[in-house]
Amino acid sequence: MEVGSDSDNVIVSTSSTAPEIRSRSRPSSPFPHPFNIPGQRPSYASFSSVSGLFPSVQAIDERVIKRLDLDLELLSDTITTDYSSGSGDCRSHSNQNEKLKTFLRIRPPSSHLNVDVNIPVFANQNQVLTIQDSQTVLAFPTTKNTITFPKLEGRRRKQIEFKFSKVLGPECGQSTVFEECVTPLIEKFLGRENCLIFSYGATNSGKTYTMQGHGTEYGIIPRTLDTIFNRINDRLYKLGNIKPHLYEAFLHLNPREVEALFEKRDRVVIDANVKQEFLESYCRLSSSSISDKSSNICVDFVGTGHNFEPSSSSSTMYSIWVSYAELYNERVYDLLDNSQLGSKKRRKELKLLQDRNGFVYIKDLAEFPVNSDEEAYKLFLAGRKNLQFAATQMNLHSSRSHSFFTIRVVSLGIGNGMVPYPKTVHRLTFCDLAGMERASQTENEGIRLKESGTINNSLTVLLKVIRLLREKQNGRGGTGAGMIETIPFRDSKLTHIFKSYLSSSTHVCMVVNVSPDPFVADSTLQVLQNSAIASNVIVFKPVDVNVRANLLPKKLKESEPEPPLFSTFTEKFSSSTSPSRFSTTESDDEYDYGLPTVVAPKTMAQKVANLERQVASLKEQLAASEFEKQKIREDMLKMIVDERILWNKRLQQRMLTEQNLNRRRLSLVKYETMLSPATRCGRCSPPTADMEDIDETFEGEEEVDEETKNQEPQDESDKENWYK
Ligand SMILES: Nc1ncnc2c1ncn2[C@@H]1O[C@H](COP(=O)(O)OP(=O)(O)OP(=O)(O)O)[C@@H](O)[C@H]1O
Repeated sequence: MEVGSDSDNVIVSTSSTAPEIRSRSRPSSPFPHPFNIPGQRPSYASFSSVSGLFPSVQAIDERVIKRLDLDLELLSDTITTDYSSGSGDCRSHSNQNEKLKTFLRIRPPSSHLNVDVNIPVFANQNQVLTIQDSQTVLAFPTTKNTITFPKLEGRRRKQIEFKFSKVLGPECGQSTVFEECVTPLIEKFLGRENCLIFSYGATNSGKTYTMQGHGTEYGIIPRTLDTIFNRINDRLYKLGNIKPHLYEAFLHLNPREVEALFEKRDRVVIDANVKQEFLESYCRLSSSSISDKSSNICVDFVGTGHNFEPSSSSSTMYSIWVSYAELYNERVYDLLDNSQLGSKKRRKELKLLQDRNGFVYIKDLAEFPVNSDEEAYKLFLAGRKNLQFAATQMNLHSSRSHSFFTIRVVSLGIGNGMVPYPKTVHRLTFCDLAGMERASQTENEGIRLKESGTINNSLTVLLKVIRLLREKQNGRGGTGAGMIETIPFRDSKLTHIFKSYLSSSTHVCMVVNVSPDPFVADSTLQVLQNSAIASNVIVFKPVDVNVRANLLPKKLKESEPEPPLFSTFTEKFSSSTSPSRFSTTESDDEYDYGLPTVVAPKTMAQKVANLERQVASLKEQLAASEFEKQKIREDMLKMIVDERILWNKRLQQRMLTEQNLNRRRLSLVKYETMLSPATRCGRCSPPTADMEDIDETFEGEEEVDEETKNQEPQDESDKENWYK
């Protein structure tokens, strides 16, 4: 197969042998070479402006050839390595984990497209890419003048082989790309696994075209929406009151909150003023099912053996939510937030936070429930209107930001009482990366140049992360969590967002977009080289959904709505103005969310078990302390009774002593009277007998004491009665 209309301009061919090198004359340019700036890596193919606007071909200089040598050396191991996904040297990890899937999409050459920017057709172009088979592409650097640089002649024959999960040539339309790259992933997503699809490539290579589409050439996002709603069909849960929260937790909204959310959603669409014809054409197409044309799996859940539940089961329903964010100049913005529309205020920048499980999420990102693919598509178009695009020399509609369109599905169990309860939440994220840019090609200045800088920077960090992941996985690092900690995900916001996907149980698919145009040959080679490295990166194998289900609390697994936890929190928060939390636990160590942390479903079982253990131990402590308390009370009572008896005894003794004293006083008085001179006469003798009486009386004190003693209570009950 050959692609290209001009006989001279054969760009892509499926022939297995290298095409002959055609000699050509170098087009002379009246302009100086403006792009080979000293100190910068020169482009293989350089440009100047023919008309002051469009690039044209110039000769390759020696520095380019040196750089080429270096690239070829770097690629030497790539040439012999099988990078196709699912085969090759996945080493010991292949059983447990899977490689990142890489699809190569080669767009038609610019000269054959009715593209926005009028890139000139070159009279003498060499072939850049050759599709060898469905997984292999052969690449070699473009030479514009092999006569001038005969050193390249030999190298031309040494083609560089790259393997991908699938190579999609320029003849592949949007539906084929969707079917090949996305359909298997949708199955996994509906089988309750997290998925990420991202497009990677140089500017103008067709990333946005692949992801979003152009006009009625719908890209993979609209097609996915259509497919998902077709598949879920009558199992859609439309109330929108169970909202995904943080990375994989839930919120339960009260009716007032749900109403406000739907109102806000409709306002976003109205404010965006999306052209009606876009919607109508999508509706027309989706009613005849755009994805049906490309895939024959668009029926209600059929048991494909991949964790799908049998279609007869009605115990699970699905609530679908979408969000749309962009990363522009290292700042995260909500594309579905129109609150600053019309005002001169800056868009609100959003923060990236991390939950207790290390999952990164965008705080305060608006997320809306959608009940049809049209509703979802409207939101997608509304968000797209807020995306940052600008014209560059390479692309009149060039993305200036990385965008993230996320579809989340909350699986809900429906109990006999028809009360839904959330089981799991999963996400499918489409990331349309901005293109790698060379200032020499885009001719950007000022703000555009700054954007290029941040785009290239974040892409470089992404590649660094991917390289490191590969190195560590292939080397001593292993695939454990410890290894993940050493990867510099935080070096850019892009990689920080990607951390959750690359380091956890997520299916990752990379669509590599390249252009066969010779004037971007060096960018193409670089993109291929980077993606070859990426394709050998292992992402953690998704946790089997059954294992995940086993992690849920026992009650949640049953078809009956769970209960205490859910209803308690519903009751507790439903009347409050803030959204109710499904479950709360201690707050995160690292970040302050300002909210009670919500337990991820997979850790909920452990949390419940922990709480139950705590409750049991507290009950034991309580019983022990009750016993202690009773004992102390008895001791105290005994002490009080003893004390009172003693006190009473002393009181009685005192009374008796006083009595005795009185008696003694009386006796003394009596004795004195007898001794007084008035009463004494010679006939009288001293009253001795009375004196003895007095002594006896003193001895009598003891007798009284004995009596008192005999009156004291002998046992405890007597004591109390006695005291009373
Ligand atoms: N496979 C294709 N078939 C037809 N047209 C295509 C294809 N790929 C890209 N195009 C066209 O090429 C132009 C550039 O594509 P696109 O904007 O998708 O590039 P990009 O890689 O997203 O660029 P940037 O990184 O600058 O945003 C668009 O006009 C698009 O319609």
